[in-house]
Amino acid sequence: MTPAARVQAAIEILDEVIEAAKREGAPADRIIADYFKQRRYAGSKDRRAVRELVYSAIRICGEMPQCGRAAMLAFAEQDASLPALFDGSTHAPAPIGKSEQAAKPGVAPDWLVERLVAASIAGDELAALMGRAPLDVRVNALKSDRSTVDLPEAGETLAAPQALRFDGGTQVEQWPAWRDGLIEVQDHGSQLVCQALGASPGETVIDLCAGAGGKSLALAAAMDNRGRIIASDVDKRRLGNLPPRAERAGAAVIEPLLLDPGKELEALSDVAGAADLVLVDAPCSGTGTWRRKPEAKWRLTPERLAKFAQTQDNLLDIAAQLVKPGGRIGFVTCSLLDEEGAARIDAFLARHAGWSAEAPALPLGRQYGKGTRLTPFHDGTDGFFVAMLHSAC
Ligand SMILES: C[S@@+](CC[C@H](N)C(=O)[O-])C[C@H]1O[C@@H](n2cnc3c(N)ncnc32)[C@H](O)[C@@H]1O
Repeated sequence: MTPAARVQAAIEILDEVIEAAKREGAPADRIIADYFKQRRYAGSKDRRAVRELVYSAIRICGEMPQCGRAAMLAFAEQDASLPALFDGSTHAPAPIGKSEQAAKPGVAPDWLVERLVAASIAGDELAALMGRAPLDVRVNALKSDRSTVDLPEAGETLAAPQALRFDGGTQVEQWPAWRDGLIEVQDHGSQLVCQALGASPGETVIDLCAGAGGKSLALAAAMDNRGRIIASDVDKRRLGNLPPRAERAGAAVIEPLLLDPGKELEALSDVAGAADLVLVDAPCSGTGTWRRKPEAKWRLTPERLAKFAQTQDNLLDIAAQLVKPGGRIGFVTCSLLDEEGAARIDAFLARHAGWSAEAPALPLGRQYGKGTRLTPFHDGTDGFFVAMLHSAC
């Protein structure tokens, strides 16, 4: 593909990304993969270059642009090599019209920027949400150790006990150590959050929103494969990814459990009032993960945000019924909005007498409200809010 054809391809992909954002369709990653599945002539260099153009344009536009071309024109205003490629030749974008409008640059839609600023995410903190994420792995302590694991690259040693950092895009899934379950891909912030939960061998733990089990696997390692981890979720597809991952990791204490939405407590009745720890890694807007999915900023609406908060309250109320007297709930979101962090803890404490909240002390992060917050700018991690809720004995 010529450089100009790559720009045109990126414009076409951006059109699809914008449409998908409007109707909660596929994420940008999948759209790019599907685009190239139908264009086998594109080589790996073309794919990389187009992908880079697409993500750069998404990062530069605050509000959702009218169309892919407007987004690419916004990027062209910042990258001097691009305008000349709009030359109208075969497969190239049409020349830039004199009165043609580029999309407005910014970090996120205005209403979201307002909410983030209200949550003390402004200036460099705000800009860092549109940065690029590195690739972090957790060395699986059930099978290996950070000091001895044999990897093709050394990696940077991070604060979490088994964390190593590599350049974004490092293909660790092709390494024998990944295939053998010696390492797992897990953001450093997510590893620190798991550390905050203080899970210890022999405990009964419920990972209520386990998804594909990223945190369950870290908990199994922290518990040295002793005790019980019930990994539940309402999403069959996501939960279906957990058994092969657990097998690869040698995590024998994880019990996947599919839940019926609205009937969560029925499926968990045998452990109701018996868990030492319930992890509520709740569904959220994902504002803390925009470095990986920048287009998520266009998908969120005030109504969707309110719905997330409602779901989070509901899941916390379920968790309160699962914890034994003296037990604890770990509330986690990968969001930096107050509505999905500090405010949820305040609301929980107002609904549940006899509970107390604690901001976990971590090697990184800062106290925020009654919890601890990790941010891309301050901590170099995805953005997270984590708080521990303790029930009375
Ligand atoms: C942030 S993700 C969890 C990520 C996962 N813990 C990890 O570390 O990879 C939130 C999960 O909550 C699940 N979920 C949504 N509603 C739920 C409910 N009522 N009960 C349990 N899980 C639910 C979603 O299907 C999603 O997998």
